[in-house]
Amino acid sequence: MKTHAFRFDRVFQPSATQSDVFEEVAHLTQSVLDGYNTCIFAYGQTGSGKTHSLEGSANLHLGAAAVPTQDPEAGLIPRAVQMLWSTAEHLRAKGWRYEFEGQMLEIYNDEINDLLGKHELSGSSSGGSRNEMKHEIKHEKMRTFVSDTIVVPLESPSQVFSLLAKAKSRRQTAATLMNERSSRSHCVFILRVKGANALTGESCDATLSLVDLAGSERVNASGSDKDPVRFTETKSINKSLSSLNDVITALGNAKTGGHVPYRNSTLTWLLKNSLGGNSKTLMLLAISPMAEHLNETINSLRFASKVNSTVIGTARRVRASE
Ligand SMILES: Nc1ncnc2c1ncn2[C@@H]1O[C@H](COP(=O)(O)OP(=O)(O)OP(=O)(O)O)[C@@H](O)[C@H]1O
Repeated sequence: MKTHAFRFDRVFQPSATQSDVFEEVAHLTQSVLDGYNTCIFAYGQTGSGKTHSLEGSANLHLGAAAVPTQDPEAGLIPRAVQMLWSTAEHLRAKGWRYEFEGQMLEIYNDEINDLLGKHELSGSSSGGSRNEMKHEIKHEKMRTFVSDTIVVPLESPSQVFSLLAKAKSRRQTAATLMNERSSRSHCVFILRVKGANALTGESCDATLSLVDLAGSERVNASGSDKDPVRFTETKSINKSLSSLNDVITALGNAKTGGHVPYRNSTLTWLLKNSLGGNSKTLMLLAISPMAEHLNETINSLRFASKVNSTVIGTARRVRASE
C-alpha cells in the first residue's frame, strides 16, 4: 500500500467533537476583539463536512430559544458568536464597548449575491443566480465595502442566528431551483467588530470572516463540459480556488516582488484585507474517509499542506482610525 505523508498543525479524528474543534480555533476567533482581521476557511470536496464544521447540525436557528454552546452539535460559527458576545461583556469591566454588524454574502459564478438582500437568488434553471444587482468591492485602507449590500447591526447572538437562518433559507430556496447549487458557491459570513475603550482611549475595528468554500473537486471529470451551466460553475470554482492558492503562494513568496493577485477572483478580492499578511488566517480542511474519494482527498491534502507551510506575514491590530 502506498502511503502519503502530510504535516498539519492539528488533525481531528472522526471521533472528535464540535467542541474539540472549537477549542482549537477559539483563541483565533477571539482575536477579532483585539482588532485583528481574522479569516477561517473551510475547504474540501462536496459532502466532506465543511458546513457541518462551520454551522453544525444542531437546529440552531430558532432564535433566542437556542443555546448553541449547550448543544453538542453546534458548529464553529454559533460557538464563536456566543463566545465573542460573552467576552465582550466581560471586557466591559475594563472599559471596552463593542458594536457588531454582520453581512452574509454568497459568491456564485464569480459574482456576489447578498444573502440578506431583497433582489437576488431568484434562481433560474438555466443558469443560476441572475443578479438584478451587480455589487462592487472597494477597499479603503484596511476596510472592505461591498456596494448595495445589507449590513445588519447585531445586538445579540440570537439575532445572529436569525440572520444566519434567513441566509440559509434563501440559499436553500435557490438550491431547490437549481440542483446542488449551494455546493457550488462560496458562502461568506462577515462579522465586523468595532471597539472603543473609554478608560484607555484605545479603539479597534476588525472583521471576522468565516468562509464555507464551494466543493473543491474538479468537476470536469464528471461531464460538466456537456452541461453549459455546470461548465460555467466549474470554471468559476476552479478559478477562485486556484486564485486563492496563487494569493497564498504570492504572500509567502518574496520573489513575487510584493505583487499579490487578489483581483484575479471575486473571492480573493473580497477577502483581500482578511487574507493579507496583516491578518490571521486559518484553513480547516474537511476530508472524506471513503476509499472512492481517495484522489480528491489527496488533492485536498496537497493543497492544504501547501497553505499550511506558507508564512503569509505578521498579523497586526487595526485601529478604528485606519
Ligand atoms: N464529522 C461529521 N460527523 C457527522 N456527520 C457529518 C460529519 N461531517 C459531515 N457530516 C454529515 O455529512 C453530510 C455532508 O456534510 P456537509 O454538508 O457539512 O458537507 P460540505 O462539505 O459542506 O458539502 P457541500 O460542499 O455540499 O456544502 C451532512 O449531512 C453532515 O451532517
